[in-house]
Amino acid sequence: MFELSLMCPEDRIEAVSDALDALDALSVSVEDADAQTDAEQALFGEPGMPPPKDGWQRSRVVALFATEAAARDAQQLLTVQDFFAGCQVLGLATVPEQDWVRLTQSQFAPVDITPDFWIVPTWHELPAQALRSIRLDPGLAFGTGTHPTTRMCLRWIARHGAASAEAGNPLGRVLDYGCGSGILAIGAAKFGATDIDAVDIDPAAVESTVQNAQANGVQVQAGLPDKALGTYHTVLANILATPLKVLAPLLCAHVASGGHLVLAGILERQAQELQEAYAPWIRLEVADAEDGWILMTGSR
Ligand SMILES: C[S@@+](CC[C@H](N)C(=O)[O-])C[C@H]1O[C@@H](n2cnc3c(N)ncnc32)[C@H](O)[C@@H]1O
Repeated sequence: MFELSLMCPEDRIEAVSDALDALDALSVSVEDADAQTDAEQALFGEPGMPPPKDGWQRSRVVALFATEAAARDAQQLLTVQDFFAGCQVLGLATVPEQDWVRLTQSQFAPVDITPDFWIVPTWHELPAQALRSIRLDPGLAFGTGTHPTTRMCLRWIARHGAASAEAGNPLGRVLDYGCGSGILAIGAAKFGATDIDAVDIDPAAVESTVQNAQANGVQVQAGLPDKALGTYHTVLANILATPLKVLAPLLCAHVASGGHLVLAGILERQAQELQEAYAPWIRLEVADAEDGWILMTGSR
């Protein structure tokens, strides 16, 4: 295969990408050309905040073609178009043949949450010490067990869940709010929970949760946020500080008397603003910390 690399200013990206599609590019990727430099600018704000910018000021556009002839034709046709003004051809190169599946898989290794609780991709053998595990492959939804926020929630589940099958169900009825891949809901099931609702505003996350729960042989009722009904002994929400503050009354209303609220997606410096937002209902404490992120928990 051959790749054609271009540099484009913000206002040309759409026209150039559409043209590359029309010229039979197999794929077109757009990356921030100023990433990791002093010129890098924030593109996305947190949910609920206005985005600081609509696009990068300069993008590197890479189009993949099946043959060298197709890549050269595309280059020639593009460079004479009006909309290409301000853009630049960076080069045309052969892409070495690779086993892409193997390459992708090699980037996801088993992750240990506790010494005997592991997240293991389906293509890996279970580590011998994994007495409990979640089988999960990277997909469209967030939550593979590698992010500190997910890991801290899973550690909390492991600490508070059933140590053995005989220990019953200390987590009680569970709500996973913002379930992504469903990893927390599945984790709760692995530690004895049997009545679990998992909700997300993203339908792709709901679908992913259904599939991942099935693959792990556990029961989880997944749906959009209106599927969360009544009170729960354990409410888990790994979202981000801004939406967590907006959701404070709703999440607290779902926590049963004597139940637990477990919040993640919060940076260390955001602890106090979260405490203030939840103070009318629940007193939050910092329960765990990893890589600048904190876990905040409270009881009713
Ligand atoms: C950081 S991911 C967490 C995924 C998973 N629970 C984990 O711990 O790895 C946050 C998820 O929350 C969802 N989300 C964001 N805002 C939400 C809201 N207001 N209501 C419900 N879900 C929301 C996103 O779609 C995303 O799937």
